[in-house]
Amino acid sequence: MEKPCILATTFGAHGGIYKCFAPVVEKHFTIIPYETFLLDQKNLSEQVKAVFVWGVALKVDRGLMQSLPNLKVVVNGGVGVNHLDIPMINSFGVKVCNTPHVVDNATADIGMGLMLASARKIVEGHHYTLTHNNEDLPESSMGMDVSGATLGIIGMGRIGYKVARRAQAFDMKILYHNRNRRKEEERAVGAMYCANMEDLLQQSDFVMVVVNLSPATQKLIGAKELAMMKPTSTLINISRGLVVDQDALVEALLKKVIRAAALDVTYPEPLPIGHPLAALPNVIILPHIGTHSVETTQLMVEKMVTNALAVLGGNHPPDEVKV
Ligand SMILES: O=C(O)C(=O)CO
Repeated sequence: MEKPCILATTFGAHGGIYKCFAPVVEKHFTIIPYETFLLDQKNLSEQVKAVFVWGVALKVDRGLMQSLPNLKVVVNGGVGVNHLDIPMINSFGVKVCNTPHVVDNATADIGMGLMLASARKIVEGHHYTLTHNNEDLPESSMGMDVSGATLGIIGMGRIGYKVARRAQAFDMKILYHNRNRRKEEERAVGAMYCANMEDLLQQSDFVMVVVNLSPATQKLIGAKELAMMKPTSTLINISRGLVVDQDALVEALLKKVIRAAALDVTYPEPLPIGHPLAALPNVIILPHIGTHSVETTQLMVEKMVTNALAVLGGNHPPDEVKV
């Protein structure tokens, strides 16, 4: 039987991923890369049954939806679907799926990695080793302890909880803020609920942002919130760039309102070379690599395939996203 066609971006903004994971997809589908589609849209559009989205290179807008008459499902690689207009896609009778659960550990690991790297000045240490000329380590290379410090987690969903479990092993005092109190998780990791985010911001040595991006969380952390944090504290963002007001963050870091920031996410991504954030000595910036490991990417691609196959087979997909 002929395999159904999917339209796909090059997987990840990080080249190479596409090639190594294509066989997982090609067991079941014929891949039409987006670049190929653009060259021969007229002949290819009727063949597309599913769209695989990875990053933002392939924009699923109304125009694309109108050009794919046989499309049944859009599957997002990753859990955050803020870049997809789900009601618009659904209005074409097309389902939207994502890849929850399998991203949780890798994303929590990046959060911990950023916290440790910022606290213990790991990036500076590496740079010193490569360039030292036998000079002494500067006093500014001294870090601060993570063990025993207070971590405030904003957003106690699946990833926030995984962060909390890791922080527990570091003997951290854990505070969290979430729309709803999560008593079971709280007990499991010995965390304290802050109904008021202000309390968390005022008490934490490290504030880690793990919320979904939505109209309610856009610029959740702005100048006012940064001013509530301790001058010795560090902001870590592993959610979406837009959850933090980046201009306010630059200002706060310049004026030492907070000690440092460590970001897996920014806007735009990747951050343009020479952006004011990148010029600051007290920032670590990654190019949104929360899920960017071989094992996790493999699991995500498998989940994308499972969801697409379910929809095309007329079954309920395990990870449909509904609004
Ligand atoms: O799964 C996602 O959406 C992520 O961005 C993880 O970093």
